[in-house]
Amino acid sequence: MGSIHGLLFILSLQFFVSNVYCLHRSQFKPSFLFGVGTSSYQIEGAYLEDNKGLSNWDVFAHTQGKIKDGCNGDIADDHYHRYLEDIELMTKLGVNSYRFSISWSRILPKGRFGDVNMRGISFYNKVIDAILAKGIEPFVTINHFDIPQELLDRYGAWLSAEIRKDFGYFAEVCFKAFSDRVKYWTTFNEPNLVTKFSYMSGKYPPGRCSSPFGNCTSGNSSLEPYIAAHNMILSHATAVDIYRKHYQEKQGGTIGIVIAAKWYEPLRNITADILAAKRAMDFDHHWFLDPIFFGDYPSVMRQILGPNLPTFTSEEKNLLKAKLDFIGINQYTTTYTKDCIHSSCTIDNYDGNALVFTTGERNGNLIGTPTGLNNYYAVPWGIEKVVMHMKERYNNTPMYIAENGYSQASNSSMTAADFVNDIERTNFIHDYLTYLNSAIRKGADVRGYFVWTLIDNFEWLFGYTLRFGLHHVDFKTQERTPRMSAKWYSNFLKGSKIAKGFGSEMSSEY
Ligand SMILES: O=C(/C=C/c1ccc(O)cc1)O[C@@H]1O[C@H](CO)[C@@H](O)[C@H](O)[C@H]1O
Repeated sequence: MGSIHGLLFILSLQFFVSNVYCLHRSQFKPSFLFGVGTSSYQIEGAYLEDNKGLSNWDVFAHTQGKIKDGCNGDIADDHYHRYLEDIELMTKLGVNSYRFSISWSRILPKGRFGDVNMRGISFYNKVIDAILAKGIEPFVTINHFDIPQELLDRYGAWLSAEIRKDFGYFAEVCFKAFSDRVKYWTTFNEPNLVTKFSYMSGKYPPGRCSSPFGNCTSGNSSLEPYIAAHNMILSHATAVDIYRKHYQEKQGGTIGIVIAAKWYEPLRNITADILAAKRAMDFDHHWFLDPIFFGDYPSVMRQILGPNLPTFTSEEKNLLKAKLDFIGINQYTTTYTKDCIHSSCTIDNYDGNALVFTTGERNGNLIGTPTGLNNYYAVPWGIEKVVMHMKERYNNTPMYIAENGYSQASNSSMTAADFVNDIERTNFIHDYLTYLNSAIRKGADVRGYFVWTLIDNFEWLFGYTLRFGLHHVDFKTQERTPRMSAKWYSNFLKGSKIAKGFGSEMSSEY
């Protein structure tokens, strides 16, 4: 008996050690997608080449004072010319999937008011064919923030119902050209974030907002984000409807949407804050996902926003029903949430309409380690909370972590060694993957994970001052150098046993 107990003890200890302490590729299914992500405006450059039209970000980044370092994406990583080199980096990493987005104004320089640009189509054909030849599955975002400037000038872009036709048309052009080879589609990247940054705080183009949310010349922060979102939700449904009717059955692909999914933790263990955290989720993630799953916005949004929240007609509700195959989740951070109905708060220009205040601090302690991005703390357990929450609320619909990553602030005094010895990023990815795996063991149907990002790139408002890459980029020479985190990820993907952080069993590839 004693020896059996001893054996069981050793077996369970082994289980404990290999499953809890030691993250390993084999803890995820072989079919699990492990990839890296990028987006068109952030890496491509070639902003006027081969008939590309101007995008809203081209125009915005050229406006003085908008981008922290005064830079823009005219050249960025010059990926348009260096895509083969970048695909080589992916091959070295050993990823089986690559998430990238299609530049709308490269394919349709004037939206549906002009011709399809065959040179644009040809660029993405080359990328898709090159990755497939390396055994890497394309995971394609139809729209990642950048839209043809033409649509903004003509009718105010997302504020007009007109855009649903334009988005449906663009999506169909993409399906026609690429969906014979692309099996993973997402309509939008972070529509819940981009609508707030564009129409609530006014920090992204077209820079519309009202006081006290921000200081813009025009806009209405309590109304316009909800109109823009309404048009995005119906644009999403239009695109999925087209895909389902004309492409999906023949080609067997899948389609979803990617939501920015911060985890909201109650600040205090009191009912008001627990409700506040729920309300924050309603006003952020459920705002987009509830209509797509259930046909309408969360009721608390209607209670608080009243007539500022648009309504769906019964026809639209029908169009919306069950209009996705998977949920894409971008998970970076977790925040404490404080109620502002019963307590007085300063206005928060991201979550404020939910009558909540968010903070990274509780009783003088930070929720996690700070990162290069203000208010973005490393909170690995948050990814498990988000995934388990989505599993419960949306009937365990398949999920992909479409982005997760760590930013370093860069300045001119940094040495080459500072840039590549990214132990913090390495540990960040390790720790988030560990908690993601825990959610999967609890039954969450997560099917993929993409590190943001392959290479340092144009980080929106921060220009080139924030670095998220597994590879360092010297923007003067365009030289790419793998960081410690790239080596770690590659070893992990190749199945080496690695303990926390930077292990000793590096592959000789690097
Ligand atoms: O764009 C954002 C987040 C922006 C933000 C947050 C907090 C601030 O204070 C300011 C901007 O989401 C994603 O996170 C990444 C890394 O940021 C971006 O590079 C991706 O393009 C995008 O999908």
